[in-house]
Amino acid sequence: MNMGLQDNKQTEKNHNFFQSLKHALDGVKLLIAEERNFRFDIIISAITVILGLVVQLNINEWLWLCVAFSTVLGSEALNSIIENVVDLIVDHRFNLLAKRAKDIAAGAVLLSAFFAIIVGCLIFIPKIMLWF
Ligand SMILES: Nc1ncnc2c1ncn2[C@@H]1O[C@H](COP(=O)(O)OP(=O)(O)OP(=O)(O)O)[C@@H](O)[C@H]1O
Repeated sequence: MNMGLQDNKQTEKNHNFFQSLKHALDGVKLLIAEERNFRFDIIISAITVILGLVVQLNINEWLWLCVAFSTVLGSEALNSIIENVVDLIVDHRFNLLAKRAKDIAAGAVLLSAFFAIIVGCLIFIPKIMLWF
């Protein structure tokens, strides 16, 4: 049973919270290391946070930004999951269902990015207008 832990090829359930946490952090590291769009989203989120500090957002505005960040980052993560699972199943052979699944996953990311841009515009444009 413990063999999986010793040779780092675990396939059985996690045994405790810290083991689950380690694997979850491995997942975040993979997203940052291998997903260019995920890194881009994190950079945009960081710039937005700095801008939010500059214009002194209120609690409601921060909450909306948090919803936007988590929607985009969450859909990017789901997109990566779908890409990996599809590649696992079709092994890089062309397949119309694989194309549909990947295109729909990418479409979900696009829609969430559109939502985040709307939220950002509604929050920041009125504040930036005040400077002029
Ligand atoms: N096995 C496949 N069969 C058919 N079409 C595929 C397959 N794999 C990829 N595609 C097509 O190529 C596109 C890009 O593939 P994939 O999502 O794997 O690349 P990516 O560069 O990692 O995408 P992203 O920019 O979302 O990270 C898909 O949206 C789909 O249209």
